[in-house]
Amino acid sequence: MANDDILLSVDNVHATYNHAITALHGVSFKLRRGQILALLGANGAGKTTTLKAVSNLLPAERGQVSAGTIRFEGVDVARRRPGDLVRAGLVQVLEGRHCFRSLTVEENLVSGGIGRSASGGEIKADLEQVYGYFPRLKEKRRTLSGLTSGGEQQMTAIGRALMSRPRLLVLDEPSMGLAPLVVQDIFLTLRRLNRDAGLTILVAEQNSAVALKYADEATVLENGVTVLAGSATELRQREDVRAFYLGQKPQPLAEATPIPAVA
Ligand SMILES: Nc1ncnc2c1ncn2[C@@H]1O[C@H](COP(=O)(O)OP(=O)(O)OP(=O)(O)O)[C@@H](O)[C@H]1O
Repeated sequence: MANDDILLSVDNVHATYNHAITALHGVSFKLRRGQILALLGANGAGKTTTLKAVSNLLPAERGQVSAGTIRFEGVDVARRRPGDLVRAGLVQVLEGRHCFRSLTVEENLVSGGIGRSASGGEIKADLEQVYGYFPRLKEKRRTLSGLTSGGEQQMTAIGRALMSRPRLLVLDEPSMGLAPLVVQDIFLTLRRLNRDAGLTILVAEQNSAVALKYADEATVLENGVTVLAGSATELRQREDVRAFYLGQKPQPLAEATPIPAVA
């Protein structure tokens, strides 16, 4: 893999909360430009902690990366404040969507562009692009976000992230609490953003079936450790992944079969 191709590299990352709870002890993966990478794992596997480490958000929760490195475009993210990472193109949509409930959908979207010094015309053009990807948001643009559905709030949160023109969009469980058709709709739009606009995407998901359907590559975490990585097609075909992550047998991979270490 040529180094220039790699947008994000996570190397043997360990992370703790309160200097006491070890949430990650050996997470590694690489994300190439223009790809969608799914981070899979059960409850508590360490997906959210990994994403927060990538965006350098752990210190806000008394957490820290205690070993290993994370590089975005070759630069160690630990050296950059979260706001600087956003301006550099690394933007995260946090778990739970977090829209401003008392602002309209459009005001939420515009708030995503505030960090970069864009002209009114640029903001308008970006808004139209977001509406092109999410026509539902255009219909709801004057509605308070708190009065929109969970799916519309997820679309608003993604649209708001797009307004800052990311190069890497990081999403934490976008499917959470949404109906299957809405989830398909959101993932189809993510794939359009990836294929048409070349947006690189890192998405943590418990819904392995949908994530493996739309991702190019996937990495599986168990108890804070990377246990498996490969193309989404390869993973979909593996017996152990089908059994545990696609819903047939309640046994984590590490207990099911010995798994070769990830390079
Ligand atoms: N703010 C925090 N303070 C202390 N421990 C935490 C904190 N956040 C997460 N943890 C612990 O870190 C471990 C990994 O949690 P994390 O939320 O990263 O997993 P996850 O794979 O995202 O799970 P879920 O799918 O349930 O969100 C868990 O044991 C969790 O209890």
